[in-house]
Amino acid sequence: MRVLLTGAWTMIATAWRLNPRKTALAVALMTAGAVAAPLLAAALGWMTREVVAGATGRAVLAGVTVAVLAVTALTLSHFAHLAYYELSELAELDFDERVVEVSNGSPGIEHHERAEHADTWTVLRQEGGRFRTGLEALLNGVGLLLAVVLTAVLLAGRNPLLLLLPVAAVPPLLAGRAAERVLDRARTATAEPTRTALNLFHLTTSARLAGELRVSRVGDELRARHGRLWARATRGLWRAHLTATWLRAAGQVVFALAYVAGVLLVVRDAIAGRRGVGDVVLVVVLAAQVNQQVATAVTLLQDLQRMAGAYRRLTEAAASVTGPDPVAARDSPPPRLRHGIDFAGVAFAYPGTDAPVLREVDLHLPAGATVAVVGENGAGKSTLVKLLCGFYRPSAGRVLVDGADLRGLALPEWRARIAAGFQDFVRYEFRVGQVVGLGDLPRMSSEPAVREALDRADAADLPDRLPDGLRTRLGKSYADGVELSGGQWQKLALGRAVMREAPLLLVLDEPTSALDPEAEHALFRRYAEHAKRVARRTGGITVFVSHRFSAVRTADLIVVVRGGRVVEVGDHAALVAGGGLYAELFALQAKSYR
Ligand SMILES: Nc1ncnc2c1ncn2[C@@H]1O[C@H](COP(=O)(O)OP(=O)(O)OP(=O)(O)O)[C@@H](O)[C@H]1O
Repeated sequence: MRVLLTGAWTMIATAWRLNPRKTALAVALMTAGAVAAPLLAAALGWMTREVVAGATGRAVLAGVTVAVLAVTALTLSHFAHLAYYELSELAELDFDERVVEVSNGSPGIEHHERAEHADTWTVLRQEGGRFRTGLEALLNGVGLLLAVVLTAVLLAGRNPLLLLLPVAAVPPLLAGRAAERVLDRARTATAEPTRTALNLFHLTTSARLAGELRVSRVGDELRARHGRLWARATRGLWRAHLTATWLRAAGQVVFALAYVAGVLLVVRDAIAGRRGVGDVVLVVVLAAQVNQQVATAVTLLQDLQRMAGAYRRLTEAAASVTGPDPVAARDSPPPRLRHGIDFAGVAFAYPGTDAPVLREVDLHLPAGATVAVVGENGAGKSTLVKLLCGFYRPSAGRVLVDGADLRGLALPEWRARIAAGFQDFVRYEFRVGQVVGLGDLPRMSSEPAVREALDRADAADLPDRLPDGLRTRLGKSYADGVELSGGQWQKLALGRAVMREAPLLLVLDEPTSALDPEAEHALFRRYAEHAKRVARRTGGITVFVSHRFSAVRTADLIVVVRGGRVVEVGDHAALVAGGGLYAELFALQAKSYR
């Protein structure tokens, strides 16, 4: 009940916040429309009485009243719809924005790793679309409440026993709640196959992956898997719907029996001469409305319960999305690095797993240095970078920025001092200038800043080769959108990464994987100049992960990672002379190039 009231209150508060005038208008129109129905029953009873009594004048007056009330009952809800239509749209948008905010607004990304969180998200995405039904139910509910009170008063006036009719509405209500619980459990249980099936659907319909799917000929296999998963989810939901239907039907039968008994009660009074024929008409019409009111109330309550459930899930998700220690983290990062960044006894396992991905990492990254991180696939290089960005906290040990624990730094401030380009970069389907400018929001619209960043990413001429220069719209979602090659997208992502002029940490995780060797070489030359400028200005450290040793060898410091441990640290010459893993990997790559 508390969940329901909280959900209802949140919804009405949201509607009021979004548009108080339209909320008030919708409630007024809905209320007038709802109250007109029981009044119509009373007017019909009155008209019947006058007709039977042969009072023509009063019968005509009653008839006109009946007509006015009938028109009101039938039409006002349509006008109310006009008022709440826009509100529902806005409220749905508001709900979606909250979902995005909870999913994406936290400093850490640990919640994305938890399976139960993913299930909540699957359900929330499905339920968000039902928001309009919930709001409509709530607005209808206000009018319905008044109509129920009016009906109760009118029925009690005929026979107090008729007041038991609304009591008979309790079983359908309880049955409806039980049915909703059964469905909710089934939705949670089937969230995983549904999510996986949706992933497969996106995979098999993605334009980006169409080529690979055709070459590897896995289309049929993926389609079959999608079909099996979808069928599994549907079977689970169907069984729940069957149980829910039986529960609801059982509840309704209880009310139907009470309704018939109520009507028979007044018919008996009329036969005994205690009530007139007008009363019988009133009760027959009104009792039918009680049936309608209860059915509507049950549906409205189900909608409200559903929405309240969605709110509960959202609130719980928001509470579980804590991110790394937001309360403790208050300090600001230093304006410039003097000592550097240290890993002190760092170990790390991803949330929800026990397997350590990093172990006993002790590492000093000197201020102003360019650091290359190398190692085999899965060694832990990207994880190291993610800890530096504060996406996760170490399971043991500390990351220190000029001696201060990263845990104590306010993450938004630390992020503001990081410039980063990731392996999985985003392909924003915006205009070219914006795609790059996003890297430094305050200077996003500055054309010189964007051009400078493109120059650093060795992509100064890229806009000139596009139809509308920096204003060219990118992506296939638009009719006039231009699609870029993988390397061009990567260069724009790199440009975005170097938009910030004075970062303390510049992170590039495999920044050149899609570039040809010539482009890669040119880019690293330019990039090194930028890194040196940043180092002079802020003592900033550049950390890049790369499998290309031609780029790695130029770094001031090379960190070799194997099985989650840092096994070698030094510059190119020292590591080659050391004859360890680095020397081995370097020799292997040099040989394959020869
Ligand atoms: N989100 C995650 N949840 C659980 N385990 C993960 C996650 N991301 C990575 N891992 C695991 O952590 C280990 C290290 O991964 P990481 O991405 O850091 O390797 P890497 O050295 O960057 O590899 P690559 O060169 O292939 O990019 C791998 O065994 C991987 O399976």
